[in-house]
Amino acid sequence: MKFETLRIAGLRCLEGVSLTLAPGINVFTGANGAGKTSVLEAAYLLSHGRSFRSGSRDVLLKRGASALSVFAELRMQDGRLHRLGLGRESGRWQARVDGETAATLGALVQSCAVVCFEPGSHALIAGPSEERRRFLDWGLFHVEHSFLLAWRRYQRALKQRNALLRAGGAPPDNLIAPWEAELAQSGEIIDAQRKAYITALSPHIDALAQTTLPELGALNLRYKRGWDEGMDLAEVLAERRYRDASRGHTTVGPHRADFVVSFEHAPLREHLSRGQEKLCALACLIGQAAHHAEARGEWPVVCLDDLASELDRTHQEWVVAQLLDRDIQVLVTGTEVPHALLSAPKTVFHVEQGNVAGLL
Ligand SMILES: Nc1ncnc2c1ncn2[C@@H]1O[C@H](COP(=O)(O)OP(=O)(O)OP(=O)(O)O)[C@@H](O)[C@H]1O
Repeated sequence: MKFETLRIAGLRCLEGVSLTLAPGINVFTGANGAGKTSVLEAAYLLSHGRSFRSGSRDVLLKRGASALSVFAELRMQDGRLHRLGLGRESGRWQARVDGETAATLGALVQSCAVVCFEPGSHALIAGPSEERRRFLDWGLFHVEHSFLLAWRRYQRALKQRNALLRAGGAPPDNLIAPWEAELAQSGEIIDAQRKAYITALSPHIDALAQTTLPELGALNLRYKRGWDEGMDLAEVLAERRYRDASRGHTTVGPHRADFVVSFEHAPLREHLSRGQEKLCALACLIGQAAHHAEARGEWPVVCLDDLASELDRTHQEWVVAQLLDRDIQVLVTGTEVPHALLSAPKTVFHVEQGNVAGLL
């Protein structure tokens, strides 16, 4: 899939930007604080419903502005053109897909796949488990459509069980048991789908890690499902009920899942340098994009924020080589065109104080 056009208004310093993007490599150059990353955030927002930088979606709203909007025309591999929009007006966020208001953000996010490597990406390896669950679930959401239903059922039941646990005293069996049954049923589906996803994803990540981090030896992705292996979630929930009541929340289940990336010669995450964490995160992100391409028949759009300051030249060249010969749209930012892209065919935009202009 490829963005043909992108229109952005009221997002950070971008007031009224209208871009026609090239199907291959698009480079956004400009001084610090010019608005380059904000262009990538706009594309990412359509695909994830949030920014890749921390904070709530609302921080994207330009200071003093009352509305924000991002519109895109996205060309799919089979020739279909999707018109996508997400905006905030009068304090409400609303998504549009092909001229219709979308009932949920899910409909928008499902139509658009963007993966982004950015200065905070090492958190995928070294950050909290929430980052890794989000990574897994976003990928699964795009390749396994029944996942969203199970995930929603699980979130609803979790909220209800937690409310009963917080109500004080022992939760009455007739009230909590039905929610535990729902949690167990939807949780087992989520777990099975995540397990299968990791199994399918691993070879893609491993192949990339072998070429970019060969010194670390074989990669191992170990999935931790959030409760004891070999036990039914229903049993564990019932057994933990009173302990969970004293804590006021549910302490087991897929909402506590995680995965651990380790290497033959670096069995602990703490053995990786910051640069190796970044490269490992990059292998995960490009691996996820490659798996998406295998499962869906088309590559997601790939964003590389501040490429030149994140990776040394050898690894910049490595990532460019991974992307160049494939039918992938890439959006890259940098204070100048990264060295690895100097001789590559590309379209360059200059960003200055929130304005974006194409360079000849
Ligand atoms: N909510 C906001 N409203 C208005 N301006 C904002 C808001 N949030 C951030 N900014 C400003 O928007 C500008 C764009 O930041 P952005 O991160 O996109 O720049 P950049 O070109 O990627 O910079 P760098 O090279 O330093 O990473 C910055 O000057 C920042 O101060």
